[in-house]
Amino acid sequence: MKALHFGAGNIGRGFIGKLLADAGIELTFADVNQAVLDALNARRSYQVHVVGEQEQVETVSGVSAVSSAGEEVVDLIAQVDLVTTAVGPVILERIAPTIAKGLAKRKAQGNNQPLNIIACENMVRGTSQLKDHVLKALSQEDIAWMEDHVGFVDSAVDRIVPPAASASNDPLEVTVETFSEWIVDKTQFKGQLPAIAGMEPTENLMAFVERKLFTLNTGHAITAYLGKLTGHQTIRDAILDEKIRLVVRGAMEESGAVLIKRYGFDDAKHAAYIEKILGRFENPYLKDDVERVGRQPLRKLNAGDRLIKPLLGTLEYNLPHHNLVKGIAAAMHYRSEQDPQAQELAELIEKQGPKETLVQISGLDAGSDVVAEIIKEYNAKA
Ligand SMILES: NC(=O)c1ccc[n+]([C@@H]2O[C@H](COP(=O)([O-])OP(=O)(O)OC[C@H]3O[C@@H](n4cnc5c(N)ncnc54)[C@H](O)[C@@H]3O)[C@@H](O)[C@H]2O)c1
Ligand SMILES: O=P(O)(O)OC[C@@H](O)[C@@H](O)[C@H](O)[C@H](O)CO
Repeated sequence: MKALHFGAGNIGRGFIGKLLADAGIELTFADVNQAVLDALNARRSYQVHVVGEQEQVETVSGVSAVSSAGEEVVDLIAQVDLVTTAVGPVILERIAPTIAKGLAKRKAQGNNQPLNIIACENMVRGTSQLKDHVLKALSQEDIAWMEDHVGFVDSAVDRIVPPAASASNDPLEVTVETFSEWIVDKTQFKGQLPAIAGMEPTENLMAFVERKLFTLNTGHAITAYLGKLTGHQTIRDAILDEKIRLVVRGAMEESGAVLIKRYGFDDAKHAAYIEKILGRFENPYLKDDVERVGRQPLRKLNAGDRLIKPLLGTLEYNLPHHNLVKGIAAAMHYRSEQDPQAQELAELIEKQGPKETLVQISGLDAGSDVVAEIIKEYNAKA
């Protein structure tokens, strides 16, 4: 079996690419980072440091790489059995035309073997969003063929992978936590489900996607934003700050109350899920910067993402949301010189004030009580 993975970054090398290669799949990475491409092609292998109480160094081998911009990647899409991505939500639209070209070539070559495409991004149904972008670049005839032969499979992906902290300067080295979870929607596959250890098929993907994004990522983002505001550099330092921990746990519980109503999760099991996540944030073996976790605040303040979507759920079910409000206000205070979205956020607030900015980014109703609550909290932190 052959696979092409877009994005040889932290999750690409440290999680999805590793599972594919470990499963004996012939794996090619596609990326835009020339140093990473050159290193992968020169060495054909790299090391993954799995850190927990005992550190394990695992070698991933037999991999290669191509530029995601050239013809080689189009040829690969025409040939492989599986395409995965971990490039970041905003990049999906950019790689879609290449995928469309590859699919058109696959059809033209008469390759009717099933192909499955799985986006492994922190998004609700990210692969379906990728499919929408791909459709825009295909002819009607190619679309009809694609619907018969290509599965667009949504997934939920969970493993904390910060940039490697090692002093080795090796562009391929990656450090990961021991925990990992990759859940895929088994109803969307074409052909036989591939047997990949660590990839778990489910018929109930939405529950898993929302459970992960609106618990772990909700708590993670709030830890980052409150941490940054308080002057902490890492997620561990921030979550060990009792005041921050209280708000983070509270926000995960508020979001959890929505998930329990919506999906019927067991209360005690969900409480244990939250405790386990708090422990993962505290991991002493990972150095995870608040700036990595807080990155792209405009994306994170979007209506469908980890802060506003749980808040909307609390309004739907008339549930408490005090801690989510604190987290959203902290997100609006997020400033980072290396993050264009943080700069755009600051400029918007400077130009039109916090209320207008919040309404514009989140889609919340300008006249609503909840907007007034967030702005009150925002002003109290100013
Ligand atoms: N790091 C984590 O802890 C983690 C965990 C779960 C999910 N995720 C999700 O995985 C995705 C990737 O995150 P990451 O932390 O690995 O980011 P990253 O920045 O480490 O990796 C992204 C990679 O994509 C590459 N890339 C950018 N544009 C490209 C293009 N046009 N074609 C091909 N490659 C391109 C970059 O060069 C980089 O190597 C995101 O959606 C993120 O939310 C991350
Ligand atoms: O990747 P983002 O920017 O959507 O979110 C930052 C982190 O919360 C995220 O990467 C987590 O580390 C990951 O989702 C853990 O599974």
